Amino acid sequence: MQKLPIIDFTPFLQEGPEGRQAVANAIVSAAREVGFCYVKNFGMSQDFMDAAFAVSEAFFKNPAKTSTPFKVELNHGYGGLKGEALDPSKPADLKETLTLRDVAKTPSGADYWVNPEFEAFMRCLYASMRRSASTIMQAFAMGLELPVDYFDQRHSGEVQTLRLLHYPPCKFVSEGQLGAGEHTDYGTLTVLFQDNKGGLQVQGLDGEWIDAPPIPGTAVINTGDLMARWSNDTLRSTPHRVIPRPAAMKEGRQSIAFFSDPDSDVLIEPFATCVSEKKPALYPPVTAGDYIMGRIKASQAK
Ligand SMILES: O=C(O)CCC(=O)C(=O)O
Ligand SMILES: [Fe+2]
Repeated sequence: MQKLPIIDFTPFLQEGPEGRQAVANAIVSAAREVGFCYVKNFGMSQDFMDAAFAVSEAFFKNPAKTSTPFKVELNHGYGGLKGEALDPSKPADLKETLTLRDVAKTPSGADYWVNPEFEAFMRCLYASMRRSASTIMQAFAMGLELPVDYFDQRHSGEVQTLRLLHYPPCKFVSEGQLGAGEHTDYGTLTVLFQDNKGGLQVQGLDGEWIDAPPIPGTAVINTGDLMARWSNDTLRSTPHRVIPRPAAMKEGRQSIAFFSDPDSDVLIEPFATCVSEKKPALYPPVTAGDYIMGRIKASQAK
């Protein structure tokens, strides 16, 4: 079975131009070939993420979690079990979520936060995730021969979203029931941390499902639909899903995702370097906001 590459960011953060370019090329190759890889040493420690998982676990145990219900227009709030169907042809997802968009600009107070301690931790986690996503997007920019801050200029935080996910324990699952149905992500880049239970799978080019097991000290990253459109399908937006593994069914599973998506008014049309006479533009231009809101609305369970 195919394995996903692991890319070490140490040379990108600590070395000169050659080391930076080598990491940039590796990250773009992985996105071209599979659309998914692991990254390590990119600025988030395992200790910090262990603390984040503990905070997330406490949140999902807190009955007050439902006091900030998910609002589609804001892409913000708590979504209960089976509230989302990432694959609308299958039973709705066996997961609950807390979605936090544009945290830096989200006001304090009970409409948005279950308590001030939780708010303080999430603001810190959001800032770290955003910084890490920026580092990784800078590598993408270099690998795609764009100005190094190309993505930073278009990701102010407005549509960058932190999401806590909890797949609760379950005794059995019915036919076709998944934790998260098969889907592609919507935007530029997703950075995903998972606990030790496993279950994430990524579809290879031959249609076979490749396991993406947890590896301590790493995050899984993938490129989403808008990155595929921007790059005229040079980079992939690869289908993935979460299947219920025995350990997760027994004890539950947690993951924490950061969706680094472009500001609403950014027009996504292919990079000049990715179109040619032989390969004309595959998609009409679309604004990031219209595309992402369309996908969010389509994923709500009916
Ligand atoms: O929980 C996971 O490991 C993956 C979740 C996911 O793919 C998503 O929320 O887009
Ligand atoms: Fe996903």
